[in-house]
Amino acid sequence: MAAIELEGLTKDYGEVLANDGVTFSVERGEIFGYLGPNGAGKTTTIRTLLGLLAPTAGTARVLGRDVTDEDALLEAKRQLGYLPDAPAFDETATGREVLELHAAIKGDERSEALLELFEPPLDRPVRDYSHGNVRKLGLVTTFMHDPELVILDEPTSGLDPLIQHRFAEFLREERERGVTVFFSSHVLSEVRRLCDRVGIIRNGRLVTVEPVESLLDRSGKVVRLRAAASISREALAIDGVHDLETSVVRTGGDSDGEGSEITECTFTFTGDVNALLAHLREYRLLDLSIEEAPLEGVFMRFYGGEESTDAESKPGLTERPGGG
Ligand SMILES: Nc1ncnc2c1ncn2[C@@H]1O[C@H](COP(=O)(O)OP(=O)(O)OP(=O)(O)O)[C@@H](O)[C@H]1O
Repeated sequence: MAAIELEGLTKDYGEVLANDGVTFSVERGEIFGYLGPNGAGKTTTIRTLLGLLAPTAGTARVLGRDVTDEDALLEAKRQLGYLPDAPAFDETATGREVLELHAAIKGDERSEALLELFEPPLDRPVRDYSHGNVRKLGLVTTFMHDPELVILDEPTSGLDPLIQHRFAEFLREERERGVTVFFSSHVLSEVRRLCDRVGIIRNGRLVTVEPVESLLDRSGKVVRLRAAASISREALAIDGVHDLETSVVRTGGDSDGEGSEITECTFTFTGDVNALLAHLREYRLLDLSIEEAPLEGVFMRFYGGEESTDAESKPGLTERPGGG
C-alpha cells in the first residue's frame, strides 16, 4: 500500500480548475517533491490530502484511508505530520505552550531532539515570532509525535541556511527510518538535493512524475568552449545541441584585418558526449568545459513558451530539436 494515492483528483473552484485529474502515488519510505510555480495547484492537493478541501471528483487516499471518510482520515492523522504553508498557531501563546498543546493532542516522543535541532524560541508569544521562527516551531510540531508520513507545504521557506542544512540532513535520516516525506516546493536546488522522485504540476495538471535522476539526465550538460578558428553556428548544430550561443572575436592583427579568430560558444547538450567530442576534434580547442546543467533548464521546458493549459500538447520532457 502506497503512503499517498491520488486518482483523477479534481478541484474546481468555479473560476479556476486548481487540480485537474491529478493521479500519482507516493511510495512508503520515499521523499517525494511536488513542484510547480505559484498558483499551479500544490496547496490545493495538499489541503485535499488533509481533508480540509473536498475534491470535486476523483479520490485521494492517505496511509490507505479515503480522505473523504472522516473517521478513517482521523485514524490516518495519528500517523501523519503536517506543516502548512502558514502554520496558524495561537498568537497569544508562547512556543512552549503551543508545544504542550500539541503534545497533549497527539503525543511527544521526539520534541526534545527536535528542539535541539531547529531551535525555535520558546518563551515569547508566537505573535512576536519572525516567519522563519514560526516555521521552526512548525517543524517541531510536525515531527514531535514520530509520524509515518509527513506532508510539508514549502518547508524551508524563511529558514536560514544553517537550519535548511539541518533540515535536509534530518529528512534523509527520517527516510532511513522508513518515514515517507511529501513536500511541495518551487526551489529546484532543494528538490534536487533531497528528493527521490518529483511530480511537476502546471495549471492544475500533472505534467510528469519521475525520479530526480532521470530529470537530471534530460537536463543534459552545459558545454562551454573556445576554439582557435571561426566556427559557424551551422557547424555546431548537431543532434542534442540546444540554446547555442556563439561569438567570434578577432585577436591581434592590424588594420588590414590580419590576426587570428577565436570562437566562444555555450550550449546545452543532451546527446552522446563521445559523439560531441569526436565532432569537436576537427577544431583546435583552447578551452572546453562540460558541466551538469541546472534543473532550471528542464523546468523551463515545461513552463517556458506559450501559456497552454492543454497537458496533451505538453506531454512531458520533450527535447527541443537540435540546433538550439
Ligand atoms: N479558495 C479558493 N477559491 C478560488 N480559487 C482558489 C482558492 N484557493 C486557491 N485558488 C486558486 O487555485 C489555483 C491553485 O492554487 P494553489 O494555492 O493550490 O497553488 P500553489 O501551487 O500552492 O501556489 P503557491 O506556490 O503560490 O502556494 C490558483 O489559481 C489559486 O488562485
